[in-house]
Amino acid sequence: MTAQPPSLIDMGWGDDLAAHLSTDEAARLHPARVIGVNRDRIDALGPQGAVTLFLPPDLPAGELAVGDWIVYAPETQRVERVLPRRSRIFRRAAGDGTREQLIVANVDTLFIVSSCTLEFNEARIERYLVLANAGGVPPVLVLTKADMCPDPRRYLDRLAAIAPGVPAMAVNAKAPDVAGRLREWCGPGQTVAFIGMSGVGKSTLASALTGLRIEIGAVREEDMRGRHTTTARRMYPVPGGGWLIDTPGMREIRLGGMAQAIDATFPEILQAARNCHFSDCMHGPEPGCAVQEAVASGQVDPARLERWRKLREEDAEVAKSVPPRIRRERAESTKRAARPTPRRPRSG
Ligand SMILES: Nc1nc2c(ncn2[C@@H]2O[C@H](COP(=O)(O)OP(=O)(O)OP(=O)(O)O)[C@@H](O)[C@H]2O)c(=O)[nH]1
Ligand SMILES: [Zn+2]
Repeated sequence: MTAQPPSLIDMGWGDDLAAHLSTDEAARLHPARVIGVNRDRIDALGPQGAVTLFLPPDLPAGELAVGDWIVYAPETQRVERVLPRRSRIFRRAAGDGTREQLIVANVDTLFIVSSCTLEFNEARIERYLVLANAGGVPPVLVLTKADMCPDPRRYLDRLAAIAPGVPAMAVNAKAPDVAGRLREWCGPGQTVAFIGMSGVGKSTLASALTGLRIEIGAVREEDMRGRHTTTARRMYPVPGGGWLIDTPGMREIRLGGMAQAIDATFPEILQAARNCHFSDCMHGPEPGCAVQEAVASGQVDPARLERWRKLREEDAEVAKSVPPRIRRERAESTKRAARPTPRRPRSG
């Protein structure tokens, strides 16, 4: 960790967070950011330095994520509450599809990593884009192993076809300039995270960015019964400003209750669907389907439509049982995701 405790601004604090505190809370409590979550306590960092804090009985550790902002009472070293999240990455819990499993909180940029190799897969990248949209985190697409591919431009074109307007770059993750290219999104107070398949180069990128040896997704812990669980996520400082949050290795990403985020990931389908005869058209054999017309006239890629439908069907299985309150919250964060963020044009 940094020798000098970081300021609140260094950690990403802003007026939006300060506005959540009552006068009493502002006078009595210290804000800090969660940098590690354990079973019954958390590690947090703020202007008071690194602290280990206890959780109140009504706040289980599972409701917190690395990146969260909390306020704590200095005399008891106990968390009083979690401040509302600006953004988050979550998925459906395995086994209980209605439960939301929080992965990281308050992330400003999600680097979606894939490679210029056979691993490259549009459907998978779209799934990650849905997670970013659902949680209100602007994505950046990073293609690694450009050095192993005769024509990385081809892959960038495929990305542009599925995610126009999303910043994308092809890199050699082992090249000395790679940190400089990512650092643009890691200004002071900015938080980034990586997501992608095993072996695509997330750890290589994270290590380059932080100057530390980081194995993204690889941290495994033994719990009290001797079982291995992937729990330990950490937040690491990026030299020159910014923070990186380690994400767990995610073999399976279950969607659910993310219909709006899925639609936002397929804007051309959403656009064409405005003219469908039925408002709940699934763009199959229904009469008066404007999306099918758009496919026929070459404006919508039939493969994209097929992948959209698969995601919506998978999502609907779970969405049926999601309580209305959670559905409303999710719709809110999707709206936030749609807010334009200043980005520079894509580069190769
Ligand atoms: N040539 C080349 N090799 C790369 C590149 N990115 C990653 N690698 C290599 O690919 C292998 C996997 O990279 P990692 O950084 O461990 O990938 P990861 O995504 O963290 O994968 P897990 O640790 O399995 O989750 C390593 O041997 C890297 O050196 C790249 O851009 N070019
Ligand atoms: Zn339709």
